[in-house]
Amino acid sequence: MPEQARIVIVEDTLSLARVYQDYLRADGYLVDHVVTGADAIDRLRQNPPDAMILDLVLPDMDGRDVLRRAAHVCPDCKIVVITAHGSVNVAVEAMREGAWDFLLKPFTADKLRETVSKALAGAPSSSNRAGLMPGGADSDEMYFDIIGGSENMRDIYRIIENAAPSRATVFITGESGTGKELAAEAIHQRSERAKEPFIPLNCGAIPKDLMESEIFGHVKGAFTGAVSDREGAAHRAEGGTLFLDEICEMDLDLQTKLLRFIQTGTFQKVGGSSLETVDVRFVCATNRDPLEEVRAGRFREDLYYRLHVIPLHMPPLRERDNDILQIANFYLQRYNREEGRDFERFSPEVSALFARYTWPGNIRQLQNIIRNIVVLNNGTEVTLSMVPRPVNSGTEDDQFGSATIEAPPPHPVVSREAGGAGRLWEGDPEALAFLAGARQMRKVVENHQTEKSNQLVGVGLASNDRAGMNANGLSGAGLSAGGLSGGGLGYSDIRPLWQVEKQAIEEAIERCGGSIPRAADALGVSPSTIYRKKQSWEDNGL
Ligand SMILES: Nc1ncnc2c1ncn2[C@@H]1O[C@H](COP(=O)(O)OP(=O)(O)OP(=O)(O)O)[C@@H](O)[C@H]1O
Repeated sequence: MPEQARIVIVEDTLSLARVYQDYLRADGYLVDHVVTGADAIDRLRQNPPDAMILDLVLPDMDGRDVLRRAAHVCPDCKIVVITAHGSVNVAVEAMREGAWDFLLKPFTADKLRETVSKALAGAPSSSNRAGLMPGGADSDEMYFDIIGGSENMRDIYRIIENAAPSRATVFITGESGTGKELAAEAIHQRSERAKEPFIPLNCGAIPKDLMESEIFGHVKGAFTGAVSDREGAAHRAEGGTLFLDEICEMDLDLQTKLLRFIQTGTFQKVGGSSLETVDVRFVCATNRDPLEEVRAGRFREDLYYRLHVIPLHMPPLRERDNDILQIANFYLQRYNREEGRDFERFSPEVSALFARYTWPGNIRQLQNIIRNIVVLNNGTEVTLSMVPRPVNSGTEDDQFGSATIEAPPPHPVVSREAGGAGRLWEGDPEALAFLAGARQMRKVVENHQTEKSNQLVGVGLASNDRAGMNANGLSGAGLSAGGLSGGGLGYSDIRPLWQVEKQAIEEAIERCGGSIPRAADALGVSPSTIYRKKQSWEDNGL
């Protein structure tokens, strides 16, 4: 720690600032206080402190603007952000943008002292990428938000470094959960377009009929429900990057329109008559084999060659040597903080298991496993007994070893229109409502627990003797969706769709011996859909 380290507190509540100041002065630091973001930036520019305690809610700007400026004007200053209790996501975002650590209000004097002292010592913090430099290919541990310094990943960073400044389209392939979206973001961040928007669009998660409007927007009255004009992703990405994820899921008709858009830079809104022109850079991704899709007639060959200018193949996690443990540690610390746990390390046996496991769901699966461990256990060391299935069985057998590029069926098995427990579109109002209101909803759901027990839906609960319908197409997995229609049962029997879906997914995984790829196959969705959903349930405490 530097002698008489200098700390600036950025806090507009004077009483709080005074308390923090007193605590830290008592530890021998030189402590200053400013009230606004503008003052904070001035301080960083003119007389950079060793550390800054930054409240993210400031009278004149978002505290994250200060963070972004700090990254340029004094990258050595350790910034600890303060956020309100419950805004862990905001804190995590701030970490991504360069904060060293965060404090969730209310915190104790000891917590403040400990955090500041660790930051000044450069010690790894909760979610810290100790010694990892964001945004530079010269970092051997991390590149933007991508953790890992394995040879395979260094190759990736080199390609991104060379490709980013150009306008050429990058076509990213790789198994589900290998970080294709992170790579796309890094390309954007490294390009001259970094200050303009990065707009991701998941072509596999949006219903076919809405996809065109999602990309190009629509005019009022273009279709039922189009109550006003709406800009699409193409428009919002003006000057920046449009990331088309799961591009191979795009409908053939729409592929034709996309090709025209890429060739001319112009498009028409759905129902519109005028041509709009935008300047966007395209990055796309798929976890399928795109050439196989071309051969099968599901992906236009001309579009493929138009997009496939710079290929970037993300290696699976099992081919990244030591990165596995580095990434595992990163998420252990992050989830520790979020869940209020004290895990410090993995036991040597767990590290060895992680290193030899095949990780068919890649980093997303690793995240899920670590979250599971942190939520369900306590202690300082993660031991073998805490590791859940299927990782704990140590299986490198065919069950997972053969998971390469996934090929989910071309059509959703159950349509939303049919009212079945089909795919939930993550962008639809229903899904968003459930994510936003999940916690409140849990209470309501609990109240219904006793009533609903007979109308449960899912694998193994054959219940089509009720008024409900069969979830057509899911029957291959033994699923039936009794009680869903609510016919004659009254509204209190209707379960929220998310809950039906969650149970169906969990039971399918259980019946497939813990194999997410197999469960996904049986459910007719891609494994990445399941990993994403698991993540969102966890993020929302469901
Ligand atoms: N190298 C990495 N270091 C840290 N986190 C990572 C890394 N790669 C991926 N992640 C995290 O893993 C999750 C999955 O990554 P991402 O969504 O980019 O994968 P993907 O390949 O696009 O997945 P999908 O094919 O399912 O869309 C994200 O939460 C991401 O932040």
